Amino acid sequence: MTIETPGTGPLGGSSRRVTLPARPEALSLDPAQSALVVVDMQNAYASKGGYLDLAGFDISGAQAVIEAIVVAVRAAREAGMVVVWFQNGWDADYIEAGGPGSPNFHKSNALKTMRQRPELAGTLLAKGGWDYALVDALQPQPGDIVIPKPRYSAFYNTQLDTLLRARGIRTLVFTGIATNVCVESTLRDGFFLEYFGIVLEDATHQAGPDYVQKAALYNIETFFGWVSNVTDFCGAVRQAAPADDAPEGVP
Ligand SMILES: NC(=O)N/C=C\C(=O)O
Repeated sequence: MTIETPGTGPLGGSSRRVTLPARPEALSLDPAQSALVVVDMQNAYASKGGYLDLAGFDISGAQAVIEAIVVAVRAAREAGMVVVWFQNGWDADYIEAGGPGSPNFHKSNALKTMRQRPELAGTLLAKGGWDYALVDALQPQPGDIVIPKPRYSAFYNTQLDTLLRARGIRTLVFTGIATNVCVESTLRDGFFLEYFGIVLEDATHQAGPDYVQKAALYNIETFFGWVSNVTDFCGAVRQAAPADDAPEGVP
């Protein structure tokens, strides 16, 4: 069975639908009305000495995720898909993080780590700092969408929904860190807003023990969306990429 995601409507679809193998069902999608989403690939989440590492989370799988996302981004660009980058964090004075009246103040492990280790104050997830910056290997290009976000879900208090709707995009292919926090939060909010969400599992990594990756993927596959991988994604969008460029007679 293949599920058809929205596309090829009046908003500029390309009629180049491709089939993406996924669990629990394959999906037929139009790359021109789909986006590749790269969630929070900042030093905070993917580099030694970044927030997750300093807070005691195992980030040993992050390098493999960076390499997988490089491959997925290249394939998406070649297929004409929009690439959307999220960056999690707050202003340098942490006003956007919320004070003691915000649950974020009490639950953010970045804020907690800075309270426990005052020598780190002002360094974690602060706009303009190394921790907030995207890793060197993953940088936006002109035409990409970059969404700074102050909470785990990128649909909360950002322009994401507006920017996607203006482009007729209803299908979101997720990569990034962390599967069980910002990836899952955004995919869930997207589900409630009628977006089709797909996670490329080998281009994601959890914050926490291995079982939370499995749990997040189970939740997504069973209740909120679909799960695929980078090889299948690249194979699928490649079906779309050469169509416009190939000279006549070239298969
Ligand atoms: N990007 C994320 O999934 N973030 C997870 C935890 C945090 O930001 O504290």
